[in-house]
Amino acid sequence: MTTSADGRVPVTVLTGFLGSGKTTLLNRILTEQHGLRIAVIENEFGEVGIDDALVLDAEEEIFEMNNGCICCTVRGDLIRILGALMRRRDKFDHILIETTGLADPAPVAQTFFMDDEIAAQLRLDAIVTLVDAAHVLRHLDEAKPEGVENEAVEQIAFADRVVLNKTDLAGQDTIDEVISRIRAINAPVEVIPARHAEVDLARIMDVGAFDLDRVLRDDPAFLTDTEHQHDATVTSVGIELPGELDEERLNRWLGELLRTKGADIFRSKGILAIADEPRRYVFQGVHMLLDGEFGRPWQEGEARRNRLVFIGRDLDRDALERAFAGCLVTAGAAV
Ligand SMILES: Nc1nc2c(ncn2[C@@H]2O[C@H](COP(=O)(O)OP(=O)(O)OP(=O)(O)O)[C@@H](O)[C@H]2O)c(=O)[nH]1
Repeated sequence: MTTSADGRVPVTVLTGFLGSGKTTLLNRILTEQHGLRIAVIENEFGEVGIDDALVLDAEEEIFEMNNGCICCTVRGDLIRILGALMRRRDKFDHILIETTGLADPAPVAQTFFMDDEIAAQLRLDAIVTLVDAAHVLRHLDEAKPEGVENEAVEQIAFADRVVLNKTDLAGQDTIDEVISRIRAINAPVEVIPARHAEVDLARIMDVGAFDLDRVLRDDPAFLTDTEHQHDATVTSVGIELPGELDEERLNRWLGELLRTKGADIFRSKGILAIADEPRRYVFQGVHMLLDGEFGRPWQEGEARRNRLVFIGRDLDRDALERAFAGCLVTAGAAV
């Protein structure tokens, strides 16, 4: 059923583990010529917001939800933003919600059935789960404390479409193993292999794929069970510092850090000011893989502040802060 058929606005929930490619897909959707006006709601895990700066400039309206996970503490915010959007529903055709990489999509999905006003105007079209072909197995296999759910499993279990991303980083054997693990969790789900989240949008948007009956068959408590527990051992360390960085020292430190601690550092990202460089340096890490490139120039009057965030297990905040400050040309110098 499409928007025109029942008059409700379709909502796509984009989920997937940390670093699986959600923002990459979001940018693709926002830049592709599809004629849809899309409102985006973004939720980010981490003490320092970075994602807003990684989403390409687009005409779409972007609402950010920080300071908590969409599936728990900020669910009230989600309802409030959706309420505000509904009052201006002539302004857009589709709503896209990007959850944090540690979100359980179930409570987000529940929102569209438990609130009458929302249910009358919005239609949950599909939960689209990005899966990182190169890293997902380690997260599926992670042992969790009693009562704590495995987010990577939940995200696949609730998926109406799986985008099996980063197939360029995994061999065929691994890809086959990942597909069979996905099937074991969610047998009927359509799996779409991709590189850099390059997918035919017609396969993931306005597909009418979310099926409440199927969900209730698999999870009869879906609409009533609102309790869930996060894995509290996964935390984030955000660092914000003014000053200019020595590029070589920075690269050496980040390379060494991820090589030695990359098993526990699930995700890292930052926007940094390199000495004598007019452009912002954007780095992205997923476990041991590190990618960095110069982005747009710092704007006139914009403070050259370094912002970076690490998300993972057993993070040593003091050591990270100290080592990062050690990469500044003049440690902590104000601009
Ligand atoms: N090699 C490779 N890299 C990819 C692919 N897709 C995304 N990436 C890179 O993986 C990193 C993480 O991608 P994002 O799109 O930011 O992932 P995310 O799921 O939004 O990350 P969080 O929101 O932090 O959980 C970035 O450096 C991307 O450029 C892919 O198919 N292949």
